[in-house]
Amino acid sequence: MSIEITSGAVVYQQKDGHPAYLLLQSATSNFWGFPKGHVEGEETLAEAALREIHEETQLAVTLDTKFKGYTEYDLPNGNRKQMTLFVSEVPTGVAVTRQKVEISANGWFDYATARKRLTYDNLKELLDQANDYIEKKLN
Ligand SMILES: Nc1ncnc2c1ncn2[C@@H]1O[C@H](COP(=O)(O)OP(=O)(O)OP(=O)(O)OP(=O)(O)OC[C@H]2O[C@@H](n3cnc4c(N)ncnc43)[C@H](O)[C@@H]2O)[C@@H](O)[C@H]1O
Repeated sequence: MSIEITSGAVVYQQKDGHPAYLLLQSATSNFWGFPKGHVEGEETLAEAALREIHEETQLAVTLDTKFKGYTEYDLPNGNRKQMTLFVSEVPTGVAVTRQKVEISANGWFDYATARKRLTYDNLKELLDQANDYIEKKLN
């Protein structure tokens, strides 16, 4: 079994004083999740998150690395994936241009809708943690 390391962010914009979250739908597995991808070479987790978010959405974001959510899951190929998610606020109304080969859809969703839309329970838990953190930051 090998370990795969992936990094990304819970990206949000403000809508009526609350966060609206950016979710992406995988074109290969159809699941809804956050922008993220494999760490390459000597990259730090933050560097990989910035690169992957840009590759997947064309967004040039900054990360709040004080929030660092973490989860692990088993892959169909037998590997174990370790995922770290930072948070990132982007300006309201910013354009997202998704990478269309790997991502079939994208959208901004309020917390309750995002929670329902996320396919995996581990991501719902990370959203809960991020939402608590972000709501405290905004209010
Ligand atoms: N070690 C390595 N280093 C660099 N590149 C590598 C690599 N291994 C493979 N690659 C290549 O990198 C490409 C993808 O690169 P990236 O785009 O960089 O990788 P990723 O988002 O982390 O992963 P990926 O899309 O492969 O899988 P995910 O975990 O989301 O989804 C995979 C499966 O897990 C399931 N899944 C996804 N999220 C889950 C979750 N939160 N909980 C449980 N299962 C989940 C999905 O349904 C799906 O079945 C692939 O084309 C691959 O060839």
